[in-house]
Amino acid sequence: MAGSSAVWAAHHASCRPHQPSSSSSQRPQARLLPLPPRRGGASLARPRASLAAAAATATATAAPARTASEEAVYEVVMRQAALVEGGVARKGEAAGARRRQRPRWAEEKEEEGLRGWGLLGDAYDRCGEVCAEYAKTFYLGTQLMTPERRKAVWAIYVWCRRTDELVDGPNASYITPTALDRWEKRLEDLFEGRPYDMYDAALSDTVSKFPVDIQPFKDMIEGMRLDLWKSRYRTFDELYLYCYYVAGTVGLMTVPVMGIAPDSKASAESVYNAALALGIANQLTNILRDVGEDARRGRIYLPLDELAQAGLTEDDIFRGKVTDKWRRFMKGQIQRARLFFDEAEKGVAHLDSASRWPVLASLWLYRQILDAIEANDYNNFTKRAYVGKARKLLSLPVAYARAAVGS
Ligand SMILES: CC(C)=CCC/C(C)=C/CC/C(C)=C/CC/C(C)=C/[C@@H]1[C@@H](COP(=O)(O)OP(=O)(O)O)[C@]1(C)CC/C=C(\C)CC/C=C(\C)CCC=C(C)C
Ligand SMILES: [Mn+2]
Repeated sequence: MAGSSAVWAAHHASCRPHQPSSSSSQRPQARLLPLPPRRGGASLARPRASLAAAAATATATAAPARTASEEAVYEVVMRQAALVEGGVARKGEAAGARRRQRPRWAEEKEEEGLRGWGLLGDAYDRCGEVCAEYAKTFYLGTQLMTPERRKAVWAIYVWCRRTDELVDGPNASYITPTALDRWEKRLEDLFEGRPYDMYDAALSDTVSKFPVDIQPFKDMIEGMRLDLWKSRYRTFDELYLYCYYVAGTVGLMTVPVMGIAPDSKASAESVYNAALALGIANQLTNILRDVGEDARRGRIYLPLDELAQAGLTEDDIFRGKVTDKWRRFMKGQIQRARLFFDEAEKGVAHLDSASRWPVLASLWLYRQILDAIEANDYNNFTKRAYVGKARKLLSLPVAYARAAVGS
């Protein structure tokens, strides 16, 4: 992916693996939180049936039980939803302060007046520049959000992009679990008001203003840890957890910033579930688009048990021949990704009105990649499925109109 390499130079220099290892390296296991105490409100109802299992058993009549990964991720969702209980994210208030002191440096900068604010303003502007360079359509989509929210989403975007670049970027081969531990320590520091650089300073300010929890951020780093050692997924349950780590987490990070519509009757939990579903849908789509590219790197992000059931082997993936077996297999995978998109779409109407349309536009754009895979006759080995520029640009006003009607 094209990008401003200067932007990342400092970043990569700061997380090269030359620091002493911390105890948390090499942790292939999920580090998910214990179940929060149930408080009996509507927003803390039991999880609905499993979407993942429903996709796998399309003919089943009874609602399938949640899988182990879904249960584990659900615990995080509940904790995030509990943070916004009491209508905090609905009002879009600066509620992070309730749980976390504003960082001292931000207070000091505030006292310094314009000059201080200029520094923080610069930090956010730089985040906006990175976002504009890496995700143009999405950047456009943020333009109608309130300035506070827009800047906060940029800051989150940049942190996610940098985290992803650690394992996907030009210095990926230097990245070790120790480097990721250092990145996590930096994350903890910025959440405690001790940012390391400008981009961190923007996020540090953001998490002091919105009810954003550190867990989804830590879990995204966990996903990057997985990428360092794991290149096969035995079941969809395993893949689901990976998708949560690297993309579902983004939904949980951004909902508190985008806000839930003040007039929405939906529970916070259901909105977070929809956000999680969008991340999962996006990542599944990414995986289906990139099968050939990943195989050339020795990676298969497809459930091996489902491949076997379809009569396919790892070798079939490496050979990359589009056969009827492959087409049938892909149809099932695409159907499942679409179920997650459908689940996500239901949640969009409950977001704050100004946040709805960029989400809807991005959902439509990503979902169209699935159509493009079909149009390529399921050749995702050598043909890259993409959505053309015209469609991308059109999606913004169309999503805007639709989001306005929805409200
Ligand atoms: C409004 C909006 C869409 C906000 C999201 C902004 C944001 C913080 C994005 C960060 C995305 C990012 C850089 C994630 C890092 C991990 C990663 C790369 C995941 C993959 C993204 C696509 O990246 P790309 O195609 O560039 O892939 P390569 O790295 O080049 O291979 C992902 C597939 C996942 C991104 C996940 C989301 C954008 C989740 C979106 C969910 C929400 C915004 C919640 C919406 C709320 C409801 C209620 C539906
Ligand atoms: Mn990536």
